[in-house]
Amino acid sequence: MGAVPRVLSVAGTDPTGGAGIQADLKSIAAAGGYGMAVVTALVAQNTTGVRAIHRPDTGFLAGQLNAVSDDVTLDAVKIGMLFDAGIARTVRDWLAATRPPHVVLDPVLVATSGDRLSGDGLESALAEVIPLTDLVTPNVAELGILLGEPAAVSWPELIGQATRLAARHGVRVLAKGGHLASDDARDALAGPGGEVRIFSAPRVDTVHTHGTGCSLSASLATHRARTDSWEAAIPRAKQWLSASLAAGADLDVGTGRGPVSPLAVLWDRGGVHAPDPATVRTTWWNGIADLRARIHDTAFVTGLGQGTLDPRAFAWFLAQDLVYLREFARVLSRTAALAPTPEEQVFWAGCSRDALVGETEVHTRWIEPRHRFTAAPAPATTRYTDHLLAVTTRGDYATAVAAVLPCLWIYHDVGHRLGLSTVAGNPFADWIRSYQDPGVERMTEQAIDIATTHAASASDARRTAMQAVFRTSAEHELAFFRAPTQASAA
Ligand SMILES: Nc1ncnc2c1ncn2[C@@H]1O[C@H](COP(=O)(O)OP(=O)(O)OP(=O)(O)O)[C@@H](O)[C@H]1O
Ligand SMILES: Cc1ncc(CO)c(N)n1
Repeated sequence: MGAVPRVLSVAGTDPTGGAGIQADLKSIAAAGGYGMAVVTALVAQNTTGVRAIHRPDTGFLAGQLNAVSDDVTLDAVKIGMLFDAGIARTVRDWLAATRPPHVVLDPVLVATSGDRLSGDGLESALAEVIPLTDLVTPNVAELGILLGEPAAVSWPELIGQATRLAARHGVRVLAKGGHLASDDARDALAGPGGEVRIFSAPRVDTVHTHGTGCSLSASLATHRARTDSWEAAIPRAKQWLSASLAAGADLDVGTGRGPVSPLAVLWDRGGVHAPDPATVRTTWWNGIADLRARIHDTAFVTGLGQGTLDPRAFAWFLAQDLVYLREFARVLSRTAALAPTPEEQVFWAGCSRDALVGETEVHTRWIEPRHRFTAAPAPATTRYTDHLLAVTTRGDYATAVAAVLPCLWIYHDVGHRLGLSTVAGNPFADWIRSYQDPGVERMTEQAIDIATTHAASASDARRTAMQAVFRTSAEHELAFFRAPTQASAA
């Protein structure tokens, strides 16, 4: 087998795309396989029920099956709706002649809506197909029908029935417990020798379960081709199914029991639904609008703009800022060390150098050399630098970049806004100008670009984590801007 398993679905259709071959092709793709499909019957159905079934003649069905197997080497086959004895026997004969490596049979008899999907003599004909398969996946009702017994109402009964069917035909039976009461989504795998294993996955509270059985069996066939046992394939398929069921809530397909969302797990990993960097930029910046407004309203920032700030508060701030910048430079060096490309590495290394050399030029005009870097850090300073150091210590570049961004971005924004309103003769003008410097602007833009580009290609979970860390740093910025007027007043 190559890297991509070639998986054939032999099943009926669902024109609304939630069950049958339409669901199978998506599920095979989601599991990393190349999907193919042979249609056994055309079903006029939707999320509310089955209206009509058209059964093509079995000669044509055999023609479809052979067209595939004469040309393509199959790695796994999933069999779904067989409708009646004629179709079931045609598929049986084809299985006997071609003997594909891994065959899953989902013995479809009724749809999720409760409508029958079987015609004449299917139950007995299925007994001739089952021995040619490796795994049969009946739900509670189907298992009872296949054995000619009442449907199980408890787990011990279901396991007993699965074990009997497995022994009767010499196959594995995965009895699906979706319709039995339990807190989890539990299925029982019974082997022909009497061995039983229970598989559990998170149960999703939803009515949108149209096609779960189809999706599970198609996923199982694909994972079986990619792993070396059913025991390895089942947990993968079930985890994926639970996530796809949960994501089904985002779909708005039909008025009845809606479909699962088979590709949602892939979309979440950063695919077609991922935002572009410009959207991330707006989202993150708007997400701290409240904090930015509070920063601009601090006594410190308004005092700077009006030139009325107590110079002692400003000197106190600069002393804390130097202490901060020294730690910030360390944090930027660590960020540089984590960078995936030489360009980004050199960028952060440059930022680190500037934090100590460039920015402190202004500070040195206000603070005597012997007092530079010697202030005892205030609580707000320590809390901010501890946060940044902790994030970079985790060794994750994306969150490190998100954490350092507010310092650059908010300072640049504060400088820019103050620059617009500063009156002539403002004693803090050189400080304000230093943050309007085109070099600072370029550096800020590049940092935003790096962070938002990484965020745009990250998974949803990572992007959310990046934004959370970005906001936490912005909260520390607010505390840092508040501290000088609080501390010097004390
Ligand atoms: N609410 C749920 N949350 C998570 N998994 C579920 C849920 N309901 C069913 N499952 C799982 O989905 C698979 C299909 O189970 P179910 O017993 O519903 O089969 P089915 O009746 O053949 O499905 P269909 O609804 O397509 O007819 C099983 O692995 C089952 O454990
Ligand atoms: C074609 C087809 N196969 C299986 C099911 C079971 O959900 C369905 N509704 N339609």
